[in-house]
Amino acid sequence: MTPDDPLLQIRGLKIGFPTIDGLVMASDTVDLTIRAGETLALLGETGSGKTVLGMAIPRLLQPNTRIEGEILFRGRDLLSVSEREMEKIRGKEIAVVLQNSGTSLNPVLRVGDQIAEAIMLHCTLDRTDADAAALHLLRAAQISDPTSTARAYPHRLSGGMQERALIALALACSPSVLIADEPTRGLDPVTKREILGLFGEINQDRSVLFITHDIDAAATIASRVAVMYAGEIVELGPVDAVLTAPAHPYTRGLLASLPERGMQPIPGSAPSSLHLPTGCRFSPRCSCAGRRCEREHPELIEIGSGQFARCLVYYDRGS
Ligand SMILES: Nc1ncnc2c1ncn2[C@@H]1O[C@H](COP(=O)(O)OP(=O)(O)OP(=O)(O)O)[C@@H](O)[C@H]1O
Ligand code: NI
Repeated sequence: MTPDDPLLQIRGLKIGFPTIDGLVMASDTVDLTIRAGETLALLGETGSGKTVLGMAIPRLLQPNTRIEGEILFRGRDLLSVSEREMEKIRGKEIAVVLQNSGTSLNPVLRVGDQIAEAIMLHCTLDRTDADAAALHLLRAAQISDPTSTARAYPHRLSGGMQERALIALALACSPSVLIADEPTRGLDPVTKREILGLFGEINQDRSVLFITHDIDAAATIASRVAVMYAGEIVELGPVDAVLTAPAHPYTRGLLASLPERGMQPIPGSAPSSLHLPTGCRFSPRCSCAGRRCEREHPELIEIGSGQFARCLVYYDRGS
């Protein structure tokens, strides 16, 4: 695999949850490629579908979820492999750092034992080697005293240390893809910077899908950014292009809501997937929306080199 090869290709992904009110579509026809060795940040407001998309990749969604489309990992569709095959891929090839880290470590197992057990589950190492590998991973996760951390129970660790331990756990079998869901949420600025630094190193030999609300974090570590709104990707492109010259009014709104850029919130709120506006899903909140936006649903189209936007404004350009 060379750096630009598509390691993971998501095609036409639709994810629906049956509820008493109807089918909640958390992901609607998402196309997204994660290249070998890149960090792709997935941005968007609460409820836009980031976590659901991330969890669909290693097939961690509840069994009654309706999923359509393809998730090609090294060319193989993960949605059609058997659960047994998937168990070999999960953790070993595609690992996850879940949202709400504090609850993700097993409270009754010492940190080192959890990591060693994860290693033994997938790799053919005996206990002594797995213990040594666990220590190595804790050190790689920049834990200052790996030996005593390995012996500690999770509740003894600070939030930042728990996050590092989880990252070490996720890296137990050197996966080629790491999906990290809000790994810096709730951390103080210094710890956040350290964890972001850690991601900078992690990504040297693997791809990272970095799910976050935090635009600064995305700017620090990602090479590309995808922005989700109401289950769709509305903008995608190189981090510099998207964050300095955002093409979609929603991305512009997200940036304008940052404290350093004037803290102008986007008016209104995101629609429920059960009551989506016809036409462009962002149109009721968009200051640029015209009549056509209320009727016509835009596709994601390329508007500059590698930059894509789902907005009718770009439709007539060049045609
Ligand atoms: N098990 C479920 N059953 C029904 N609806 C669900 C389920 N899980 C998620 N959803 C819905 O899917 C949508 C996307 O949720 P998701 O958790 O992916 O959002 P998110 O972008 O990760 O938000 P946040 O930034 O708050 O973490 C939401 O509308 C949510 O209510
Ligand atoms: Ni989430």
